[in-house]
Amino acid sequence: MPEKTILEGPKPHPTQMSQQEQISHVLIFPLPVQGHVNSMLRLAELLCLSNLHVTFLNSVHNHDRLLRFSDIRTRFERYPGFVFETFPDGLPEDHPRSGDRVMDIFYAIDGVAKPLIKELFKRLVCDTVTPLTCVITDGAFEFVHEFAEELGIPTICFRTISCCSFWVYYCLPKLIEAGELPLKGKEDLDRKIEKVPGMETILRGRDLPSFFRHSEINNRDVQLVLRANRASSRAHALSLNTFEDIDALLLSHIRCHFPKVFTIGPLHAHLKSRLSRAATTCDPSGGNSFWEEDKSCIPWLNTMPLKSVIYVSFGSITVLSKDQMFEFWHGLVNSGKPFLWVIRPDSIIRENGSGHVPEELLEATKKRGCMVEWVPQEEVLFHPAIGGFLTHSGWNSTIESMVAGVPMICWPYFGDQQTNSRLVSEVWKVGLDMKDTCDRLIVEKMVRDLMDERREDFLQATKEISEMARKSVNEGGSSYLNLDRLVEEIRLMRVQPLHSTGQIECHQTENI
Ligand SMILES: O=c1ccn([C@@H]2O[C@H](COP(=O)(O)OP(=O)(O)O[C@H]3O[C@H](CO)[C@@H](O)[C@H](O)[C@H]3O)[C@@H](O)[C@H]2O)c(=O)[nH]1
Ligand SMILES: C[C@H]1CC[C@@H]2C(C(=O)O)=CO[C@@H](O)[C@@H]21
Repeated sequence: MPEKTILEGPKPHPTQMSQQEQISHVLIFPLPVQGHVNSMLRLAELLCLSNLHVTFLNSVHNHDRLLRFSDIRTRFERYPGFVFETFPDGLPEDHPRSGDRVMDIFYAIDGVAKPLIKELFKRLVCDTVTPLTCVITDGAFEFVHEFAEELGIPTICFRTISCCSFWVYYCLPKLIEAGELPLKGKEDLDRKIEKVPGMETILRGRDLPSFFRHSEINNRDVQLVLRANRASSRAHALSLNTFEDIDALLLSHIRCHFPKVFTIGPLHAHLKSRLSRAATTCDPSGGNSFWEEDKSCIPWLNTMPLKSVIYVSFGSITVLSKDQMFEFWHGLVNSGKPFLWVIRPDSIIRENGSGHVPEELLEATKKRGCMVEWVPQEEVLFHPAIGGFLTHSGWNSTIESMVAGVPMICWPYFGDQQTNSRLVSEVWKVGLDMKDTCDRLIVEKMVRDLMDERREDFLQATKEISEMARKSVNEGGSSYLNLDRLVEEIRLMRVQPLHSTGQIECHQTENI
């Protein structure tokens, strides 16, 4: 399966198709971070299964990591119309691309990659075999819509964040207008936020996306996120990684502003469902990991009693201070529950001072803890020994936990996670919100509550949501039908390439 870097210059699309048969060719361009790439690779494979041609655009840095730590090459070489394209993200190789420096990705791409990406769009729209007919963006970059509009290419906005956080973002200008934003310091964190339709009695200041805790609306990151979310409205259609049952009320409000909304999630479960129907030999849950998966956790889990283990993972961007790590570590050990804890190599902030670990922690962890750098999370969540998930409330982790029927303790780090954790505890009632605290006594109590004292409180809701999720992606389910509708929508899309009207010249560029 060919991979091309934009710097290599043009090559005809790999498949020789007859001129008469116009195959729909989609470019998928996620923000190059694990959580977005994860979802969009699942979407890409779903579209390939529907016989669309797909070009997947990723950063060189992330593509190299996927090649090292996942089986994307073998998984996607089965689709003749699939191609990877890559671009330099403009950051040094050793840039962490996580924590509070994750936003550098936006500004670096804005500086370096934009002209290369525009040239790629032009090259693909001029492709004589399968010209580009649609761009799927994840709402991160306003310039994608600008380029597509200039070239006459319709866009679809597929948001990898949750429906609830997307809707809050969309309503933010209204909150600013109504004076509910900006938040003016800590006292505002518990102020009720009443102007988000469908969430009038749910949200407090602290449950808004964390960018809006800045008292300055003109903050660079706040303005970037506002612009990116506003750009979603320029798309021909909106698609979300959710399913109708859990977001019906908010979707009814969203559909008053977006005429075409396709809910096709949970994507990971949807892909598994379609692959099993396609009777492929490929592992449906093939990971899309940027880190090496340590599968030693599975035999460890196999030795654990049913639903006895608390799984702990804070996703691919969260970072912890040493103090925070020790608060969680003491709380987990003092809960008395076995724990499987993912600690990415880049997730603990390096600080001066001793790296001394108290003996009692080491002893207890030897007895009932398993600490690894990265796991096959979908497989872990479905393991019978897992009884709860201490998560940062990233949307992929949240929906994966819902599908697996695992209740959550939510410790949101940034962005949409603050809103997700509120919905988990107050609306879907499948977990506890530990937002804005990091204290060993609270960790210990919440773990005991989730795993024992209040287990019954979550059992019914987690079971029902898991069942609804499974039904939505099986044949005849809402997400299954919506994906078929989305594919038909894409097939109907036709670019009136500006080159056919003489507005852009299609010529074979040597090097861009
Ligand atoms: O050891 C691990 C830990 C995580 N994962 C996977 O990595 C993904 C992580 O995604 P997510 O839970 O959404 O967290 P982030 O990586 O933090 O995702 C970013 O992107 C998401 C989607 O836009 C946002 O909701 C988050 O806030 C944002 O931080 C999930 O699919 C997990 O299954 C693994 O496979 N192994
Ligand atoms: C890398 C993150 C920057 C903004 C996005 C986000 C959001 O709330 O908009 C949350 O996490 C990631 O999806 C993105």
